[in-house]
Amino acid sequence: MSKIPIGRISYINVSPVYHGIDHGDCPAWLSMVTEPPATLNAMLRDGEVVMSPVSSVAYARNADQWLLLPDLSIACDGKVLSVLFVSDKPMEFLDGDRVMVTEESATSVELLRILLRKKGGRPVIEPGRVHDPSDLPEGVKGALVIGDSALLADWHGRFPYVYDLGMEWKQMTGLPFVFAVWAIRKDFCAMAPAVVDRLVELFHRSRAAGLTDQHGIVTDAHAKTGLSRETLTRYFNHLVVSLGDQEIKGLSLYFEQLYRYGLLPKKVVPAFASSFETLPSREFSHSMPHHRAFAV
Ligand SMILES: C=C(O[C@@H]1C=C(C(=O)O)C=C[C@H]1O)C(=O)O
Repeated sequence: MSKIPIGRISYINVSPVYHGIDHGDCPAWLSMVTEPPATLNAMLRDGEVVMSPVSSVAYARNADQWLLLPDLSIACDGKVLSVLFVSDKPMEFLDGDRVMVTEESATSVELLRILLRKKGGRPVIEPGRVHDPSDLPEGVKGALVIGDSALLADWHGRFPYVYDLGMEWKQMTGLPFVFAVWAIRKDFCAMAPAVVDRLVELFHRSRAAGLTDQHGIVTDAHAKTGLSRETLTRYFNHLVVSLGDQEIKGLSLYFEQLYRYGLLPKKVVPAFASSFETLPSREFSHSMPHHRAFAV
């Protein structure tokens, strides 16, 4: 039997969700494709993977073809630490200035556009490689950086204005912000409904393993990035890896705002591939101390 290709974001932010999978609980019938979010967005659209964490705006753009996996996300309720807009001037004073946004993102770029509309900034936005301040061409006045690169490089040292987009959203709306969701292709759900439930169970089990092994998650992330255990613990303390009522509210408001600003052609209501309530893995949510990656 050929293996079922599924995605994994190449940043440490997903490691709490993949912890069980990384540590032995990976069925032989799966093959894992590890890429930055924008690549996975395109691969899920093109059917090169059948299920993947994707940018939440990519889900909105493909909601006709995709469904969400229940209770999984990469989100925050305030600071996220790994999605930063850095700038030489306050955002509202950018006018015709060149700003480079990482080509690895989709959600955060659109969130930045919403924030700029609200605050009145009008930079010229260009996609490009944004891993380190030295990537930015001469004359670029600001940048959007996500994932491990946001945590690793000294953005605060190079730019006087550093906006944490999770915090900006929280201040604007009072709600969590959902950067990534786990989505599955509808055609795959129709073809193999039993596999969908097994995937949901696997991911809930894998995350439950992560939530009870903070030490292991920090150790793995330290080995990958070299960041200190203290920095990593703080990072995972801020990260939300579930998709509860508040996150769904935040996600729905983001979709509404995108529609209102003409950044999304249609209104989108999140729709799920299977019902969380009916799954045997349901009980783990009661034993989960908090919805953040680490209990704070
Ligand atoms: C919190 C993060 O959220 C990410 C941001 C994404 C986007 O902007 O499209 C997609 C997936 C997430 O990896 C991060 O990158 O650290």
